[in-house]
This record gives sequence, C-alpha cells and structure tokens, in this order.
Amino acid sequence: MMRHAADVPAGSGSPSPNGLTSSANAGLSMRGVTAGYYSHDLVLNNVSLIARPGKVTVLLGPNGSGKSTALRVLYGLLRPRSGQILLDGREITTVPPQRRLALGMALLPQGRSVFPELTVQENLEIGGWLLGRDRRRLAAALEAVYARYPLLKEWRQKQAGGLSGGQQRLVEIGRMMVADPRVILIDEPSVGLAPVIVDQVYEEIARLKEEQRTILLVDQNVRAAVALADYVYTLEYGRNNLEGERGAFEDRLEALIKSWLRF
Ligand SMILES: Nc1ncnc2c1ncn2[C@@H]1O[C@H](COP(=O)(O)OP(=O)(O)OP(=O)(O)O)[C@@H](O)[C@H]1O
Repeated sequence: MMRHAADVPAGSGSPSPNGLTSSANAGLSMRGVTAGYYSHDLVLNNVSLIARPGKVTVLLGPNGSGKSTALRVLYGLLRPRSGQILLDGREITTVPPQRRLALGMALLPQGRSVFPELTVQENLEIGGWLLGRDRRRLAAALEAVYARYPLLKEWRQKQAGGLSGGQQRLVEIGRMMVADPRVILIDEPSVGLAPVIVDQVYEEIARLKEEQRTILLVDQNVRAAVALADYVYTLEYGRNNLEGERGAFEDRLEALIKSWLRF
C-alpha cells in the first residue's frame, strides 16, 4: 500500500526507551531532520525515513527535492539543524563520517571520485585506510576485493584517471568494498554511464542485496531503482511525500515521473 507521509503514525519505529536495539529500530534511520546549506535556506524539512536491515530502500523525487542532501546528512557530511540519525537505534547524529565508516557505513558518491593520478591499487588502499598500518589486514582486504572483482586485479597498476567512466565506477565500488560495509548509501549510481555498464552496476547492487547488506539508493533511474527496491520513499520540496512497498509503486511510475516533470 502506498501512503502519504501525513498518514504514517508519528513515532513509528522509535528506539526503545532503554536504548537497546529492538527489531523495530534496526537499520539506519533519519528522524524529523531539518537541514540546509545556508542559514536562510531549508533543503530538508522534517524528513523521516528508515533503511531496514538487509533491504533495498529507494529514495526518489524530482530534481532538487533534497535526495542527495539526505544521503549527506545520513553519512555525516552535513549536520542537520534538528532531528536525529540513528544506526540500529543508537544516535549517531554528530558522529563524523570516518567513525560512521568504522560502524560499517559507506557512501558511494555520485559522479567521478577516483583519484586520477593514483593507480587502481592505490585508490583501493584509500578505501582501507581504516585498517591503518595493519598491512596484513589491508592486503587481505585487497585480495578479497580482487577476488570479487577480478578486473580490478588486472588493472591494479594502471592510473585510475586513464580508465573509462564505467571502469572508474568499478574502482569506486571496489574502494567502497575494501571496508566490507554492511550499510551502503548509493547516490545516482548510473549517471553518465553507457547502458551496458548501467546494467552491470544494478547487477552489483542486486548482489549487495543478496548478501543482506542494507542499501539506501537515491536514483534518477526510477524504473531500475524500483525494480530493486523493497521499500520506496519520495520527497517533494524537501518533505516526505509518498512511501510504500515496491508493489505499490510499480503501476504508478509513469504518473509519478510525469508529475515530477512539472517541477
Ligand atoms: N553543496 C551545496 N551547497 C549549496 N546548496 C546545495 C548544495 N547541494 C545541493 N544544494 C541545493 O540543495 C537543494 C537540493 O539539492 P539535492 O542535490 O539534495 O537534491 P536532489 O533531489 O538530489 O536533486 P538531483 O536529483 O537534481 O540531484 C537544491 O536546491 C540544491 O541547489
């Protein structure tokens, strides 16, 4: 069933008063978050959502509705003015991104983020910086990534900047996977990629889902995203709008996309 945010009972999914994790608040959640980049603007206005463990949660909405900003707040790159971020019921609102990484969270940012002058291997090593100077653990983590993505092993001595857009995307995914995250935030994974690479990116997201990782996906590619989704939220003008299980959205995608074109 698709619901309007106004119909969702307040306080649903709240943490247990004793601070212990209950299944009701497992996952990554944003509660009543208000955020913006400048004092006079408001990009997110009282937004709440939850990415359930092992599920794919998709966040959709027209351009400028605040989707990427929501990911930035969830990852700690932008501090909310009010509201809370919780991971498995524990408040992490002011926890910096590097500590969120240590808690098992990762962000796959939109667009090209490889270090072009560095080799593929050096780019992957950056993904393992949490392992510090523990060279053995870093080597083991790199080997696991190479086993998972054999192409990265082939390219390991190549300069990342010389790779194609699709190849660089794989390096970015590999870099994220060095830390073996359990909660993954993905921002527009297919922007600017050739269709054949786009398919591969969604296959990889499907594999991450099969592995029971928690995924929050922001995407302009509405059909591909909804096909993978367990639960969908939409934002409009920085506010919660619709939400519901995938099935409730599948038949309404055309109408939804059309309504966003007027923004
Ligand atoms: N770094 C920034 N500094 C200032 N304003 C920003 C910044 N990033 C985004 N904004 C503004 O915040 C609003 C929401 O942007 P955001 O990127 O979160 O939306 P979005 O829903 O992800 O849009 P799109 O689908 O176009 O990527 C926009 O008005 C945008 O101009």
